[in-house]
Amino acid sequence: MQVQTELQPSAVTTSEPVIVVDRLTTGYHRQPVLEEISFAVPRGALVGVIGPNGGGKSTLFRAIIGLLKPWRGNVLIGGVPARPNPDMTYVPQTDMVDWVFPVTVWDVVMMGRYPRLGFLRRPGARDRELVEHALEQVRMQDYRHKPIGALSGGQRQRVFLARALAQEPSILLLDEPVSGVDAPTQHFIFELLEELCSEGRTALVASHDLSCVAQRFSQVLLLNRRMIGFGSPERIFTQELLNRTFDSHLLLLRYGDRVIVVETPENGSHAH
Ligand SMILES: Nc1ncnc2c1ncn2[C@@H]1O[C@H](COP(=O)(O)OP(=O)(O)OP(=O)(O)O)[C@@H](O)[C@H]1O
Repeated sequence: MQVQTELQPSAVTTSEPVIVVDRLTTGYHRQPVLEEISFAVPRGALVGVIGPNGGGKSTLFRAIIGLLKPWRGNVLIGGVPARPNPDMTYVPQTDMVDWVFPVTVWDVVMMGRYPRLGFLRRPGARDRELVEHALEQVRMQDYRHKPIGALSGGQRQRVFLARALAQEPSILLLDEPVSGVDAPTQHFIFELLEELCSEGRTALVASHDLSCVAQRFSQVLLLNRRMIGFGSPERIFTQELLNRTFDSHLLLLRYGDRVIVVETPENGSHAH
């Protein structure tokens, strides 16, 4: 069944879309992972990308950042085919990083400036200012001389966010930036993302926290190798679409503007 999405041009009324994914099919080693994905993201949107493990969220981010080419269809960033570009930053899941590497918090955040520096230029006063500002934005300035390996998981998340901010990107792609962090840090990171988007940056965030996405994000993309839905959380967080996304029986409870999702045993009355 084809799900109605907000891709139709009439739905993108606030501004020109900054990211257009149009009938994208791609994958690895001739095995497709994403098939026929289409959606368009307006500038300033905060988009939650929701789906099961292996559903293709990271693969979609790699296609948007230009690391994975479309087999069919297009990915357009600001109207041109996606390619690695300092105006976009991708923050992978932090548990994918080797923490034994002996670098300080400051060094990690300065790495965010390298795509802007080019080959030969050394960091200058403005780069140092931007690093300092990014550390302040994530409230990690007091940790600047600490080795990254000595930080907690939540502190590392903040540092990686600071590295992304130091790059001054207009598009941020974040892979589960709040996994394993405590509730105040989670709240803080989402607040910062809201602020960045209200300033005109665009963020796509893979998250397993449906309640938080429902409350704070402007759009949701439901992804399970195919696109199940794209639009505002109010329209997209329905029991039917969530069940199709996760191939399971989920009970969706709404409490004010909160969404609580509970897995229920199969009762036979609901077909997948
Ligand atoms: N480099 C790769 N080479 C081959 N297959 C890959 C590669 N990266 C991912 N895959 C496969 O692509 C599929 C989608 O993976 P992807 O990492 O995009 O999912 P995800 O939605 O981000 O999952 P998770 O929620 O677990 O992070 C999986 O079946 C995975 O095994």
